[in-house]
Amino acid sequence: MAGQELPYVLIDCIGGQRGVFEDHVELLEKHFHLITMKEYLENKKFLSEKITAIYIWYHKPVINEELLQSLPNLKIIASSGVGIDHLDLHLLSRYGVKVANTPFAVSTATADFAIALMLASSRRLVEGYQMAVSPNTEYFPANWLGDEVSGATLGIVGMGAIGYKVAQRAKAFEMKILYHNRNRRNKEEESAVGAVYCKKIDDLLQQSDFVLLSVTLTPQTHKLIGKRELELMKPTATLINISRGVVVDQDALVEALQNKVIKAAALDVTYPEPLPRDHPLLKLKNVIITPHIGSATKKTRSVMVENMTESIQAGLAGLPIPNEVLL
Ligand SMILES: O=C(O)[C@H](O)CO
Repeated sequence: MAGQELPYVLIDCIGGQRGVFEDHVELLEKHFHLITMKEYLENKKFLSEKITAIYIWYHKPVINEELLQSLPNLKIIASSGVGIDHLDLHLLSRYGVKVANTPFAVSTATADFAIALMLASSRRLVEGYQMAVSPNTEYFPANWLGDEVSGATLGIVGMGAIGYKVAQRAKAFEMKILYHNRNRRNKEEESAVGAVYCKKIDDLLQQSDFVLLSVTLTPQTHKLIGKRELELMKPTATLINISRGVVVDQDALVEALQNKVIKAAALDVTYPEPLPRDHPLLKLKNVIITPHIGSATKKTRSVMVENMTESIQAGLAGLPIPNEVLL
């Protein structure tokens, strides 16, 4: 690259929680001129022709038609993580812009996190911690019990890379595994984890002690779990969501949890994120909520940045793009 100008890459912000992590800037700056949205807007005349790629850490910046029209040489968008529900692929394809994500980077950490949520909820980890640190020693009830994960039935809705890794982990807990997916996995994959396919999601909901949502958000999965589906679940069951908040009808979920239609929920995703501080979900004892951190490990985040860098470089060089998202 000696003597060659580095490609100009638009990012949301540096150091911001959802922009570029400070830790990643050094690596990125070896390959790209990073231009923040603020810098772009301040110097649009010069930069609009220069910018050839956009780097989206998490779900920002918002890519709309106005932005696309102002970037005539934009070739590729690299988006962190696996979900691409924040991007309009049809619009981008009309502008000839390619998209890449990082699905393989996130699956291990996110599957680990699903198991963490399941265990934390079933063994009442958060309540237990609150008891342990409470100044009130009478707050240590002797008959305080959780539920056992080992031997229980886990229903996985969405058996993609993450769902399958959850199944591998659940097998080690001697769980019975059911799954529902658009496409059935092959027999070898099923038997490797002892997973039983449920063609109808209703069968899975009726039989599972833990229902894990690990689907991609699409028009078909939007509010996939509503009042009817919650009522199909066992009153002793727990709903775990690591997908997207809107896969669940949140009002129906609140009602189901308040009325003990299901036992509990463990949610890494909600809508909006974060929830307003007075949201009823934040007041329920049978709910654990985490701030969308399924893939948030140092190792995974570094691999994501490497993947995104490679995709941008390939896209700009006209080479096959690793992890390209196809329409
Ligand atoms: O889609 C993903 O990988 C995570 O949810 C982060 O957006």
